[in-house]
Amino acid sequence: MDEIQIASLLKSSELFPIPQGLKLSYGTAGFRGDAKLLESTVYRVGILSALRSLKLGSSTIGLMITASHNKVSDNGIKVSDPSGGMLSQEWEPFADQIANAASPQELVSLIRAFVEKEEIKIGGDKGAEVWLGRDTRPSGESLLRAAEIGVDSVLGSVAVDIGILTTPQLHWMVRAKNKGLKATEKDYFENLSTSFRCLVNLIPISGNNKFEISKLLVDGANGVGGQKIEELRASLSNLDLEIRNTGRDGGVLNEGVGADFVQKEKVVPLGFGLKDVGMRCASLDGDADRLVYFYVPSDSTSDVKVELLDGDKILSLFALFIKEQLNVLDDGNEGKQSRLGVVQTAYANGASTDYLKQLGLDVVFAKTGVKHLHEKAAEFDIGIYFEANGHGTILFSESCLSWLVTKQKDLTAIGQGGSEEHKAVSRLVAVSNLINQAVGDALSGVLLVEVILQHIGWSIQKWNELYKDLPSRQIKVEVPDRTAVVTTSQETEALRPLGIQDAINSEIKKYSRGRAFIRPSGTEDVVRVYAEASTQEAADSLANSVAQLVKSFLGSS
Ligand SMILES: CC(=O)N[C@H]1[C@@H](OP(=O)(O)O)O[C@H](CO)[C@@H](O)[C@@H]1O
Ligand SMILES: [Mg+2]
Repeated sequence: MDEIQIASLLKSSELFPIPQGLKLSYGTAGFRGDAKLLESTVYRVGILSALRSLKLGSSTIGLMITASHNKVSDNGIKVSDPSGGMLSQEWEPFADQIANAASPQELVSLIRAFVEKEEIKIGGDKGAEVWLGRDTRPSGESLLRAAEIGVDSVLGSVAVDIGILTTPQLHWMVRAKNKGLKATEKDYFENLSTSFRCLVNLIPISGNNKFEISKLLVDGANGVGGQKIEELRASLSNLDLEIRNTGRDGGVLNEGVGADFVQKEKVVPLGFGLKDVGMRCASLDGDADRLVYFYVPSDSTSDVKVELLDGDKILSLFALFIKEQLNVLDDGNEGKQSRLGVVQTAYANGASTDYLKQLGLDVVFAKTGVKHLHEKAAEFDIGIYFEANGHGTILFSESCLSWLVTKQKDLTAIGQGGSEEHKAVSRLVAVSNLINQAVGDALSGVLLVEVILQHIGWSIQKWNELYKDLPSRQIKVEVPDRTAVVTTSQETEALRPLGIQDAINSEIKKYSRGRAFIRPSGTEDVVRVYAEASTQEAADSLANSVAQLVKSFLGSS
């Protein structure tokens, strides 16, 4: 790094002193915290993203300013790699170091050492390019400026403000840009509506197609997703959407609304109630990378309780549909099946795992956080991953996609364009275009759920009957030091504190179909407890006893 570069970094970093006592970690999903404290962090991540771009031959890197489902006064920042996936985990320690550097001098010396170690060339022919997106949070604009200054302080770099977006839109655009494809927001919407229309046109005409398209009620979490789905609606036919909680009617982002709220509390979001009994409803989270469905049951005695169709149920519906198409292709194909696999986390409901195994699918488990699930799903020809909270997608490997596209062409060439095989292969190609290949995307998720339900002629109630969730309970426990909990790689057993797992096991044994585990959260300062059992009372009681164990082993704060 030359003197001019060092001077540029020192000068800009003086503008963003680190707040006293701030200690951040890149965590499960980037840096998050009170927006007022984050300018220095966001500025520093701007620098990191420019360096990442230079390291990868000036590929475009994405920065998303959002705190997803957290409260409106929070904000955060995460990095998209050129593939549209999450920042490589190898760079997370550097992200942590620079975010926490106490002074401009320390910051610059960390950057200098890293640039040398990684052999990053600053000031070459091509500079870095970073695309910046943000959600609707009021703090987004000034944080975006801080990120721009960070990017600009790496000489020769360009920061491009691509506006207010959902997180998955940003990831999609970055991926498309680096693949040399059309990459504007308009292209994103066109891609969704074209592939949706293609799947609609492939719905069988015979059989159970007396299905009437009923209205879908959408809870937009008062955030960016509600606004974007309104824009998308304009280009869609075959879908009747009523969008509530768009944020335009005075509601507050994520307050009593949104996918995280509905999934964790199992109650209706604001603006929904008994008037909606039996209606199909979907809820997005604050940055629209999560999606859950729900309905108010007809025997509801209170106006708040919902039947929840979470990420596991969405995953099961997708798996069923994809498997059905693959089975058509498999017939007469010497049994050669593309490897279809699903990835879940320890939070997946046990009943969903049983169901997926019964379907004959490969089910593997990953640590919490989509970066871990994505990695595992990419090992399959077609890999479907979902967290129970509704974040997930379907990945098609390059070789599988090219096999599908070739087959589609070959069938057309031999005059089999109208065959069942051709339809099945065309559906799979359309799904690969519709569903976001970079990250979980509530907008593409809604479209795929809706078209599958139309295809098989199911109501939301019928879909819910795929399997019955085992009752479960999640609790957060505040402790003095959550890092005292160390788990196995699958997160289902605690290795530390010593002895706690034996104590948890003795509790689990007391319950029929009991299962429970603890892990430190990567996004909040808590230890999470998850428990499941054959009745709700039993799940609650198991969760409470495990929470007590956590308190007695770690102390309460
Ligand atoms: C139990 C749970 O819902 N955990 C969430 C939560 O992570 P924690 O590390 O559990 O705080 O936030 C992550 C980011 O949104 C999400 O990927 C994950 O599933
Ligand atoms: Mg989110």
